[in-house]
Amino acid sequence: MDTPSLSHLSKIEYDHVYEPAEDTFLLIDALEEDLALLQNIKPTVCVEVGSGSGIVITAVAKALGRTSFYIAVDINQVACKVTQKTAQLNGTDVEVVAMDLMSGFHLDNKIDVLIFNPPYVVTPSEEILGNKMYGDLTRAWAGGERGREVMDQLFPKIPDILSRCGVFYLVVISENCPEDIKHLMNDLGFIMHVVKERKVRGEYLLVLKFTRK
Ligand SMILES: C[S@@+](CC[C@H](N)C(=O)[O-])C[C@H]1O[C@@H](n2cnc3c(N)ncnc32)[C@H](O)[C@@H]1O
Repeated sequence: MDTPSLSHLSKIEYDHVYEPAEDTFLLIDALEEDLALLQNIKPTVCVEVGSGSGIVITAVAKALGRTSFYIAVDINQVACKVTQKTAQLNGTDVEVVAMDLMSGFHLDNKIDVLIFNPPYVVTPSEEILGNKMYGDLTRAWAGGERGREVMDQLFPKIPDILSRCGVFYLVVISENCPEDIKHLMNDLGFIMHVVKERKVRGEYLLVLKFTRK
């Protein structure tokens, strides 16, 4: 999977948007490893929640081509603009929506590929809404208690938005308690697979994949 170019980003945009890091690249590696599976699904709708710079959804759109409809969602308005630019300048079509998780969508069982690299860092709960020093950028990493407060809001919605053969990719760290997520998602009707894991500078990152039982 080609990593899209971000050379168009200005310093100001970089200051307001999550700069791709090890978690981003591990997620792209995981999606690349699963490319044959994704092609096999023949996805009609692919959605990335929390697209940031747009590098992930653009890489997916480049790899899977124009047979699918691509949607990126982010709560940060600058991230939405940057995602749009990244997609366009890399020759892909991505519909970008500024919104809180999947709150404004009525995509009942329509999403074939759902991707989320969430804010997963353990922080005080109030930081999940941003802080004075970094503003909206805080929302890129602040995950509140156990780093789970944002992703936990999405989990109960997965059964209603993912299609029958749909797959959900999620980045987590060990502090997010992946075994607990496994049980929670199992109760919602999903099996968890670990696609990639890597220790990076004191963080243990995992890319999880969920499919229906
Ligand atoms: C860790 S960054 C990931 C960015 C990009 N996907 C990547 O892998 O480089 C998390 C992203 O989620 C966005 N985000 C945080 N809370 C959100 C929410 N409630 N709804 C939508 N996006 C959210 C942040 O603005 C940020 O862009």
